[in-house]
Amino acid sequence: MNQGESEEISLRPKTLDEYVGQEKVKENLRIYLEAAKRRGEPMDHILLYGPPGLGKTTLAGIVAQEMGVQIRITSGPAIEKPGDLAALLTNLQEGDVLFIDEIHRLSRQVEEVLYPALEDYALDIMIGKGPSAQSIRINLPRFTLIGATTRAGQITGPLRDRFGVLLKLELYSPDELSGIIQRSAGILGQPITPEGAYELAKCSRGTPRVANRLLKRVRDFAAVLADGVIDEATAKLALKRMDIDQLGLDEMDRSMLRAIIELYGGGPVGLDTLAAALGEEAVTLEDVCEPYLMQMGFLTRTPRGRCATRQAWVHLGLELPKELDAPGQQSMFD
Ligand SMILES: Nc1ncnc2c1ncn2[C@@H]1O[C@H](COP(=O)(O)OP(=O)(O)OP(=O)(O)O)[C@@H](O)[C@H]1O
Ligand SMILES: [Mg+2]
Repeated sequence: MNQGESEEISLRPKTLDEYVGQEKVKENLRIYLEAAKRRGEPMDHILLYGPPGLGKTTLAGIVAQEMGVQIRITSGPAIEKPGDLAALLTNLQEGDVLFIDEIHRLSRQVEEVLYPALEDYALDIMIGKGPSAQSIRINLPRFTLIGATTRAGQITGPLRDRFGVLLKLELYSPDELSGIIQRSAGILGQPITPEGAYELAKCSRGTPRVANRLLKRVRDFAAVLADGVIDEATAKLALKRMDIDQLGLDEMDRSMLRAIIELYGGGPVGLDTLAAALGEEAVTLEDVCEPYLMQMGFLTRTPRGRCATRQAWVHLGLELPKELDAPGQQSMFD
């Protein structure tokens, strides 16, 4: 394990009380956990969905911790064959959590083995081939599956229906992110003022992973260019040096907006066309840039493609086309 990974783990909240924000998710989860514990049963299967870096893996760890059970971590693409899944499942202890990240990427074949495992805690295995083939059933310990995905829409209906609990994680507010940054700074032993934390929080795209990453980089600027404390001025200076603007947009966000505006007249333009023009992966634009650009009101999605809003022109300091120029008028695409 390298330094970065061990730091990431130490910054991870281990209990629901340490987990900042996502109040609705937390409140409900507390009740489900308490009820399962009272009944002496494993927690029902949980599907977590939302953009990357919002704390899905962290939350899965917390569920295991609160239930007092072990967690096994794997991911959709890592489970190649039904046999891989069978090996994972038969090695679980009663009550354990199996965490499958990127669960939308499970193969069809593996998914079908998962269904009876989720419903009846059983595996149906085919032995032999042709007319003499036999199906035998293996009983499994009762376990909790926690699936995580950035794209709930890509999960098949039958799989989704087998989760008892669906939890959607939302982007965090600057106040919540500021709390996360101050907590992380405390763990790292990094002095930070509330104003400094807020400055970073505003530029963290609603995402704790980004907030922690910014904190670590700004820590370097504070150590080398200032007196070691992250205050408002140091935070601003560091963000500027990293090309992150006052609304938290980085170079990639800005080039995406600029491409829509300058190459496609503001849109609509299809995601794949845009990705090709920028030399980026379509999924990166969709998962990383879009949630935040949409939340900030710079981008809209229409059935015909992506459109830049009037605010995008204004933010980039570009000259508005005539039809968008009337004061107070929204983009014609809004
Ligand atoms: N609610 C929270 N409170 C405090 N820190 C958090 C919270 N959520 C996430 N973090 C921090 O953000 C980092 C990223 O979280 P995590 O790895 O759980 O995200 P994820 O949703 O699983 O992302 P991905 O989809 O990319 O796997 C963690 O290191 C953790 O320290
Ligand atoms: Mg994760």
